[in-house]
Amino acid sequence: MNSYRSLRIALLGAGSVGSQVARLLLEHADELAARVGAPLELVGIGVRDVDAQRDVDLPRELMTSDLGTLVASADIVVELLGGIEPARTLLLDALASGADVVTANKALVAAHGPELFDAAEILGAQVAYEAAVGGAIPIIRPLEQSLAGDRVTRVMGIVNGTTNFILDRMHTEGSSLADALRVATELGYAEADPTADIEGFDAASKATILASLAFHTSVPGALVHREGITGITDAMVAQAERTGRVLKLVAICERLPGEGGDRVSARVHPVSLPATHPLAAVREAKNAIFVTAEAAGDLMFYGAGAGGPETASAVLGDLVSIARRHVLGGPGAASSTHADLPIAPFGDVLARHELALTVADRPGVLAAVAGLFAEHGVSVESVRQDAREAHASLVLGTHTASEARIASVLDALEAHTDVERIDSVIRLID
Ligand SMILES: NC(=O)C1=CN([C@@H]2O[C@H](COP(=O)(O)OP(=O)(O)OC[C@H]3O[C@@H](n4cnc5c(N)ncnc54)[C@H](O)[C@@H]3O)[C@@H](O)[C@H]2O)C=CC1
Ligand SMILES: N[C@@H](CC=O)C(=O)O
Ligand code: NA
Repeated sequence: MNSYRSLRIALLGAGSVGSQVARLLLEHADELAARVGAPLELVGIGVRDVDAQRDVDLPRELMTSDLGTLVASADIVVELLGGIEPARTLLLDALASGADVVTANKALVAAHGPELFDAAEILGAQVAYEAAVGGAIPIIRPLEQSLAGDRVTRVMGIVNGTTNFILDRMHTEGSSLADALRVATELGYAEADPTADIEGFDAASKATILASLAFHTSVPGALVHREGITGITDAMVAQAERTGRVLKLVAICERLPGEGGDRVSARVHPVSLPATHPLAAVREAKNAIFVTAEAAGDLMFYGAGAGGPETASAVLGDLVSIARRHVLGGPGAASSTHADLPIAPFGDVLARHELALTVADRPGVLAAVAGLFAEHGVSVESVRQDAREAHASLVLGTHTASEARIASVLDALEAHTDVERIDSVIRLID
């Protein structure tokens, strides 16, 4: 090994991921030093309460609640606090002092990535965030580096482990959303506020990051269409199963070609897909991301999307890579937004939908409902009918139509006197 001085690592946060990063840094110190060419010295762990009980036994003398002073003393700051503040300010301070930064904080990168990347570029520092999307799965580096010479057209997949775990348990064990969420939280998959998971905010942050990287365009989080899983009922799960399908929460980032040039769309919503679809086999808290690029064709990335040790693996990968740059020198890889493509409104996105309706059970209702679809330019592919007392249940599958047309059909159905209820609306993937 050469005689490069120790690199001073400040770790912020000792929760599910932070405690595992600390454990691995301490347990594998010799091996990591050999890989980097210099010892990685964990100089402190920033926590709220130095005496708090933790899953992992960590040296008390490393704990500090003075995160600002800890950051000022480091070569590399690893941020595993979550949330926007104080993480954002601490990382900007770290970059300003010349330190490099590793973070797993997708909410922060999605909302303030450009600010952090600009601060890093001015100072020749690096911001690495492999753990922010797909947990342990390498996906940031492939998009940022391995595919840098190709033209990515689509990134699609399951990017939130907690909601995948919940939907999986709803399908396989008939669990309620609340019960499955409790287990996912115990297993360290959920965000500190799990609303971020179940309402799709976490997946939307990841879609923002993936779309920005894939299309070299700064995609603002506010323009990412977001729907979570709280509207998914037992009846929808049963309905999907009756037709050999599975419900999943997916993120879809696409380059949409058009006469005026390419536009970009990023969205997160539940879909119903055939049980034979590769994404249907993604169980528990696993993630899977498909990337399509013009020259490379279709690529699939699969693995643990959440969990303390799994995510710590990605954090340590970033840490080793940044630390080697300290030792060997040279510029780091940087994200680029040179393409600056416009973002397509969600209404322009095309999808197939399945709608379940409760309607009055009288002659002519089916024709009236079908007429509404035709009026709004949506073509119906399939209809199933099931009569119950004075009501009838209709399940209609559409051909591909724009989200704007579907939204106007839904408005018209809601206003129609024969439609008692729209029971569910789900997008279909083949
Ligand atoms: N848990 C997982 O599977 C994954 C988590 N992430 C991300 O990693 C980061 C950490 O996640 P977890 O470890 O799961 O969260 P966690 O909630 O288990 O840990 C965060 C820790 O930071 C501490 N903390 C928060 N604000 C603080 C402050 N101002 N001062 C001192 N301590 C503070 C909390 O007390 C807690 O112990 C988040 O950004 C999360 O989104 C990313 C991928 C997977
Ligand atoms: N809460 C997140 C953690 C990883 O990013 C998830 O469930 O995917
Ligand atoms: Na990752």
